[in-house]
Amino acid sequence: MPAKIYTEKDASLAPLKGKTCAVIGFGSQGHAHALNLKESGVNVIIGLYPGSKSRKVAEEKGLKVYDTAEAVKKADVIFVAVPDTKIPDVFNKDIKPNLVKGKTLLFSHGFAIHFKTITVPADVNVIMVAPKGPGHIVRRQYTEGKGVPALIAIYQNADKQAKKIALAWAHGIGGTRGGVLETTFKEETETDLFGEQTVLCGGTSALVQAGFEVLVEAGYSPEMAYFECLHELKLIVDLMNESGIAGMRFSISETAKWGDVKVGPKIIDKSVKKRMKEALKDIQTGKFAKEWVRETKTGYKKFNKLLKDGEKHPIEKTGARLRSLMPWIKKRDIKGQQASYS
Ligand SMILES: NC(=O)C1=CN([C@@H]2O[C@H](COP(=O)(O)OP(=O)(O)OC[C@H]3O[C@@H](n4cnc5c(N)ncnc54)[C@H](OP(=O)(O)O)[C@@H]3O)[C@@H](O)[C@H]2O)C=CC1
Ligand SMILES: CC[C@](O)(C(C)=O)C(=O)O
Repeated sequence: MPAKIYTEKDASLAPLKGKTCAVIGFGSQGHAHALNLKESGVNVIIGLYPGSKSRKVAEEKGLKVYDTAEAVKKADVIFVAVPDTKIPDVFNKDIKPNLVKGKTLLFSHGFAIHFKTITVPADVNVIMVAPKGPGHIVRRQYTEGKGVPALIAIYQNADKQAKKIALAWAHGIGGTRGGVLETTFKEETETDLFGEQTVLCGGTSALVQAGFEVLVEAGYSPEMAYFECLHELKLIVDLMNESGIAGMRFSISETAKWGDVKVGPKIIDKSVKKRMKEALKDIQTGKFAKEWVRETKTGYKKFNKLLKDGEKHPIEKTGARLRSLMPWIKKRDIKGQQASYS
């Protein structure tokens, strides 16, 4: 039986009518949810800590910003849009003391709830609305009249309105335009971590860097290697996104199709699947989460070093030069976000 997909006709903003929605944090997901909801007609306020870099940005977008505790007091629905490993501190200090019966706590990833880094009182709703895409794209697609698909999940349904509120929120951020699927906090957390580690971010970044290195080490120019292994990847993935892998193969040459089906499975072979299964096990047993929390508590040393190494990879310099020749590629201001973590 195929899963039910909620679309525009299944949702309305009525469950959020007359409610104040606080978005705590104004980063990738926070800014996208806040601005999309505001433009959909929802009453949105922002909660941030004093001195937050995001405060000015949110105010410039016309949003009213309060200190986190104040925003929680004022709100009926509270979206916790801060980094997963910072959630316990923010939650225990500013959110939990101001949670009263009837409020709804909303997440866009299940890490804190599933791995029990926080404990929520039983008399509030705990729900999830998780767009299946980066926040900046959730925002961009909404402004273009499109929508990134989203997941909803209910962990606590204290007032029996939790699902209606989740669907309304998903509708307000544009999720029902792309389709909304109901899941559990456990399933979302485990599959999301698996996807970002093995395919979407980790696997793809490593594959692209390896392909680039192999070509450059064989004497081909870095520009050639960049076009082949990174630039064209988007064009091929766009075709997959539009019409599946089979649809992509419709557009590539017969020779490319043969190389795809004959050589591809030798590169991504059974040993890769075996390691993917190991990564999944580490997620399911909580080993990955435990190590990640430890890394954040011991000063992000390994994390910062690995990110810095990535920024120094020669593909970045080559790419920056080539992208500057293509004005239609959106220029993003990512300087602030590349600062080290603390
Ligand atoms: N990035 C994404 O696209 C996705 C993220 N998610 C989930 O969304 C949630 C938010 O992640 P993401 O959007 O990446 O986060 P970001 O790192 O992009 O943004 C974090 C925001 O939280 C603010 N912040 C940090 N500490 C506090 C605090 N103590 N009180 C109030 N605000 C604080 C930051 O302020 P400052 O500017 O001062 O640092 C910043 O505005 C996480 O649960 C994540 O797993 C889910 C799906 C995709
Ligand atoms: C793929 C990374 C992601 O899971 C996402 C954008 O959905 C994240 O947590 O940022």
